[in-house]
Amino acid sequence: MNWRGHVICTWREKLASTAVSSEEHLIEDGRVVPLTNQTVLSDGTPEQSERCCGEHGICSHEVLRDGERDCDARVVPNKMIRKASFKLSWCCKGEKSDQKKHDVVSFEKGNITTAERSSKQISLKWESPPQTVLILTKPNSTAVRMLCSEMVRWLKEQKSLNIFVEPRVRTELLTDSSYYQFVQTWENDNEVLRLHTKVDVVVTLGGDGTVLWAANMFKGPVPPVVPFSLGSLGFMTPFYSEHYKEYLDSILRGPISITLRHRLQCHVIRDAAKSDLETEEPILVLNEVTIDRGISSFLSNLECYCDNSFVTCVQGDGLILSTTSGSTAYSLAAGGSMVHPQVPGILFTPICPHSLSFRPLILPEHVTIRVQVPFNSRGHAWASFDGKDRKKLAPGDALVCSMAPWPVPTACQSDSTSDFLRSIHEGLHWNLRKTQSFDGPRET
Ligand SMILES: NC(=O)c1ccc[n+]([C@@H]2O[C@H](COP(=O)([O-])OP(=O)(O)OC[C@H]3O[C@@H](n4cnc5c(N)ncnc54)[C@H](O)[C@@H]3O)[C@@H](O)[C@H]2O)c1
Ligand SMILES: Nc1ncnc2c1ncn2[C@@H]1O[C@H](COP(=O)(O)OP(=O)(O)OP(=O)(O)O)[C@@H](O)[C@H]1O
Repeated sequence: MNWRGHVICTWREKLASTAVSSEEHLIEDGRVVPLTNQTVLSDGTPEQSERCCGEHGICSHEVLRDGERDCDARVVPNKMIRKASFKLSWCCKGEKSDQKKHDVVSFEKGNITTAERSSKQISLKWESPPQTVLILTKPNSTAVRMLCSEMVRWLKEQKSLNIFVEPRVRTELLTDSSYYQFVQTWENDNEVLRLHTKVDVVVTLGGDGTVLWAANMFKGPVPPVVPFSLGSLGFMTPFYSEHYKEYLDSILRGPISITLRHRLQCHVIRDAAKSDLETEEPILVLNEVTIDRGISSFLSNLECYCDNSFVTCVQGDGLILSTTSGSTAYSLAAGGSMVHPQVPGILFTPICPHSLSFRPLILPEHVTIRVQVPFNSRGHAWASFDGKDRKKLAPGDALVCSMAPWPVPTACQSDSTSDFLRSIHEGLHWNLRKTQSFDGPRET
C-alpha cells in the first residue's frame, strides 16, 4: 500500500477546501480580513498567476502591487495590506570559484563531474519593500516583554511597518500603554492559517523553543524568520538582541543570506482508520518526531520501513526521526551525528537501543519512513513532535514521515555555515580543549 500517496492526497484535499483568499485584505477591528474571493492555493500561490522567479529562482511570492501603509490599523477601515515580493537565488563565491565549475555535469571523455548541488548558500533579495512584520515572543519573560514593546515602537515610527503579534502580546502591550492600538492580531485559527499571505517577515524573541513555536504556527509556507536570541542556548537564534536596530535595518533592506531549514511531515495512521480515507491532520516538525515507550516499562517495539523496504525493528526506549536542524537537539543527546542544516537528509537515531550494534543512520531526504507498532507489541508507543503534542500509538497504528514541501527560511547573521559552526562552538563548546604546549616530548 502506498501510505504516503494515500495520506497526502486526502490531506491536500482538506487544505484545498480551506483555501485561503487573495493578498488584499481589509483592516477590521485590529484584525485583517480578506477583501476579495480570488482563490489562492494552499501553498499561497494565486491560481492562474505567473511565477516571478527566474531560471535560478527557487521560490517567490507573487508580485503584489505597492500599497499605501496604514497608520492606525485598528481604527482606519478599508486600508489594504499587501505582501512584499522577493526573489531567492543561488549565491556563488565569484565566477572563478570551484563551486561555479562544479555546477556543470560534464560527460567529456566519459568523465562525470558533480551535478548542480541543491543546498548552496541562498540569498533573499526583496523586490518590493517588506511592509508587515509578525513578532512572536517567549511568554513570561520581562526582558522579552520590554524588548518587544521597544521593537514595536521602533518598527512603527522608524520603518512605518504593519505589526502583528499574538493576542496575548497585544493585551500586554495595551496594558502598558494605549499607544499600541495600531498593533494587529487575530481571533481564531482560520486567521492564523492565512497569516503567511500577509506577513513579510517573522521576528522571534526567545530561544530555540520560540523558533519551533513560530514554525509550528505555519502549517504551509513560512515567511523568512529572523530569530533573536533571548534564551540560554541558541542554535537557531543567531541575532543578538542588543543590536536589533542594525540587524533589522539591514534585513528590511536586503539582500539576506538564509538557511532553508527542512521540516518533516508526519501522519499518524490509526489501525481503525486504514480503510477510511479520513486521517488525522499532518504535523510538521522542525526538529524531530520521537516515538518512545512513554510511561510503559516494556521495551518499545517498532517496525521501521523506508519506502516499503524493511529497515529494522527498534527495541529500546524509542526512535528519533530528526531533520538536520534538529541534529543538534534530542538526536545529538541520543548519539546522532551533528549535521549542517542545509544538508537534505533524515536522521534515524535510536534511543537507548538494547542491541549494541544499532548505530544511527542518515537517510536521503526523498524517502518515506513508516514506523509501525506491531500487533504483538507488549505496550503502546507515544509520538511527540518537537517535544510537544504527545499522541498515543496503539498496536496496529503507524507513523508515516517524509520531507515537507515547506521549509522554514531563517535569516543568517553571517551565512549558513558560519552561523552553524558558531552555534556548535558557543552552544556546545564543541571540541574545546587546551592546546598542547611545546614544553614536552618531541619526535626526533
Ligand atoms: N535529552 C534531550 O536532549 C532532549 C529531551 C527532550 C527534548 N529535547 C529537545 O527539546 C526540543 C524542544 O525544545 P523547547 O525549547 O521547546 O523545549 P525546552 O524548553 O525543554 O528546551 C529544550 C532544549 O533544547 C534546545 N534545543 C531546541 N532545539 C534545538 C536545536 N535544533 N539544536 C540544539 N538545541 C536545541 C533548546 O535550546 C533547549 O535548551 C525538542 O525538539 C527536542 O529536540 C531534548
Ligand atoms: N509564543 C509562544 N507562546 C507560547 N509558548 C511559547 C512561545 N514561544 C516559546 N514558547 C515555549 O516556551 C518555552 C521556552 O521557550 P524558549 O526555548 O524559546 O526559551 P528558553 O527556554 O528560555 O530558551 P533556552 O532553551 O535557550 O534556554 C518552549 O517550551 C516554547 O515552546
